[in-house]
Amino acid sequence: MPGLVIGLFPDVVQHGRYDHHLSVAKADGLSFVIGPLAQQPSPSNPGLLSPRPDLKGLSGSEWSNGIVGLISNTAVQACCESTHGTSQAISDEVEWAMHMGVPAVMFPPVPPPSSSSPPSTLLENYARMMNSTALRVAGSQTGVWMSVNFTPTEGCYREVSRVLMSCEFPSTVSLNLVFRGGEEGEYGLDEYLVHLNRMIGLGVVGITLPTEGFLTNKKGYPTLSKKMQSVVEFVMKRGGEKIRWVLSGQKAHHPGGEDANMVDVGSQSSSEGNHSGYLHYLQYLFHVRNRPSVVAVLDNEEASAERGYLDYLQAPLQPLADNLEFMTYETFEKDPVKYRNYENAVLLAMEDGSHEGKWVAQGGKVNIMVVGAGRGPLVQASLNAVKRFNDANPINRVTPNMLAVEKNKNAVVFLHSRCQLEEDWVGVVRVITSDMRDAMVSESDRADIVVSELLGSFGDNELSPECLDGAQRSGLIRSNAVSIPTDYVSFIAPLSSAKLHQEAKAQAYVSTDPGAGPMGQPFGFLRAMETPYVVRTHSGTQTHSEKECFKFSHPRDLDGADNQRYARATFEADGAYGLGLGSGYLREDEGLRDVGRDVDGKMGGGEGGIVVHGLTGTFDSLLYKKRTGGKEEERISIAPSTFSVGMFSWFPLFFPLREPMFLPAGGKMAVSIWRIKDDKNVWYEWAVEVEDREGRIVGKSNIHNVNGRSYKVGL
Ligand SMILES: C[S@@+](CC[C@H](N)C(=O)[O-])C[C@H]1O[C@@H](n2cnc3c(N)ncnc32)[C@H](O)[C@@H]1O
Repeated sequence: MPGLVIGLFPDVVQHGRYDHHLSVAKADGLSFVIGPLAQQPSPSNPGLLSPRPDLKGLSGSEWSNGIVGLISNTAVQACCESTHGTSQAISDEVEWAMHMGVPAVMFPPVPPPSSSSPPSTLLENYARMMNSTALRVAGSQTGVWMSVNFTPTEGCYREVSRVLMSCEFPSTVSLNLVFRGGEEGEYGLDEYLVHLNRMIGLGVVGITLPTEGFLTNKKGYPTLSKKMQSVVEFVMKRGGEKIRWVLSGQKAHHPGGEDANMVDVGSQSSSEGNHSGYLHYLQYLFHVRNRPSVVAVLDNEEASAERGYLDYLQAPLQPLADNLEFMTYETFEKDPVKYRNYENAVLLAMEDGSHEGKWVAQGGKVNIMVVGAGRGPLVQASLNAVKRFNDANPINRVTPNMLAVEKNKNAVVFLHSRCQLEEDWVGVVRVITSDMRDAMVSESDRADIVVSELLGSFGDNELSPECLDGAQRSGLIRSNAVSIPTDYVSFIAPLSSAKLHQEAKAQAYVSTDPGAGPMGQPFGFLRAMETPYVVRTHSGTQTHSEKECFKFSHPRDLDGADNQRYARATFEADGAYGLGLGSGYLREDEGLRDVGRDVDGKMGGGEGGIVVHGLTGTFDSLLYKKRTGGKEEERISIAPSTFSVGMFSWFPLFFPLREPMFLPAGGKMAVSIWRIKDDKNVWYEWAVEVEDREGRIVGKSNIHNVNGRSYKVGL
């Protein structure tokens, strides 16, 4: 069924056969089955796993799509309690799982301490075992699910982050949070939400709900407590289709009587439509998924447009150095918000000019210049604004003198075509094929209103400041001209995202030359971890509200103007760990922020903390603010706190940290970021410093990308 992937982890795999379980589960709409990999070692040949009765019942594709193999508890326990932290039994199980091509092996949680094994030994051996398995499965199609007995407590996060830190957050390992039924009364909803939100940054792929945690409604059907319903809703909204749900344990609910849920695995006959006996639990999860509050977040145009891009790293565009392609422009132009806001901004600027008497003084002529016009959507937006102005001012109508400046000669072909074919362009729009920094126009053509969209995910990273300063220097605009955008500000915030860190590391093995093939020169680890990436961050948690970095305004006094910058942003202790800041599919939510703040108070500054894997960069731009007759303004923003809802032209920028940093509870993180340039390039350098609650420096990164050695933007 679309929208939710649910698997079954039955308490016993009947007769040791996955094949029956998978077929009944699939018949009910479940997607996979979890069951033990190991059979006892063959009595006749102790070096081998036992023969399996289900081996011939499942095809290779059923193994590789429908089965998650459980590593045995006893093997893990023995490994963790051993003196050397290794286990032949686990190696055999993992190897067999890889041989069968199963998509994942699931490890049980860290075993409970015993008299012979103190917690630290168990944890270190568990981490070693996990690390060794992560490496073993790398390159195969089998991943590792690390189960966590989830409790919304500091200890739980600490344990998991310690294991993953020891393994360097391997891309092959993700978390399966097991909710133990029954104990939820001990914790408040606020604690669940804060801790889950934080845990998601460590890479959660699965949530296991035991059937014993379900209550029974009046008709005997399974239901969840109000609190757990809210928890499940939150995870669904935050994680969408990326989360695998697992129903575990016995069939504990029998609406209509015990017989109605009997499953005869031998004949596969069962009560109508409930082949597995777990159908009612599955239906309940779908019922929550279909609630309007969840549907509103997951089933909208923006979410479906973004689906293929979640956590997918892309190289930032360089529209100045490179010529964009037709399709790239076409994608921009689909944005329903950006061009509308630009059109409104041009209209506001025209109204100001009219109030100030500019257009009358110029005989009704308005010079509008779109610099970096691409295929012309901002020209069209400006023409629309002129039409709206004229419709509203029949007595003071204006005549537009529209210039479109574009350096991409391929896009210019399109602009020229529009000048010939589109009625409102013919005789009104002229095209100048030039870099705006070198273009020349006659005095009478200089712009009253200069319109541009040269913004990157981090505002100035596509070199809007250099281009617009250049246009001003080369005399394209009048001394009293206004610029749309008027200003743009970049923002930065720490990000906890094991997933993005893994994706950045994976770039190390990608060839630097797209045409080079498998033997090409690899990108290398240093470059991979010192490059900012454009990415629709999803499996990550922004830990603090974003803070301002660099601001650029246009037009401006160019005497001694310098576009190099340094910003230091300090992120104070925030025990809400980013709850309500809008990660995943969610938008910033003040209500959730308040929930998180309360938890901070409750935790009383315990031993919490959060792992930071990098920084997320965004921008907010004031397109235009009215100077006369009101305070209206138009903005575009991808900063979470001011996000322009519905706009999907930009995804944030991810600045990785070479090594993830642990930010302890009550501690601060200071981010330093530089914007540096030379004759040919502009680049960013970044570093972080961590202080504990007493103000001691307890962590410091190197300065990333010194002298632009790994990444720069061509001027
Ligand atoms: C981000 S695209 C925006 C295109 C279009 N305005 C839109 O909104 O779809 C930036 C455009 O500016 C052009 N551009 C960038 N730097 C330029 C420069 N220095 N002079 C002229 N055009 C430039 C690029 O070729 C590209 O077409």
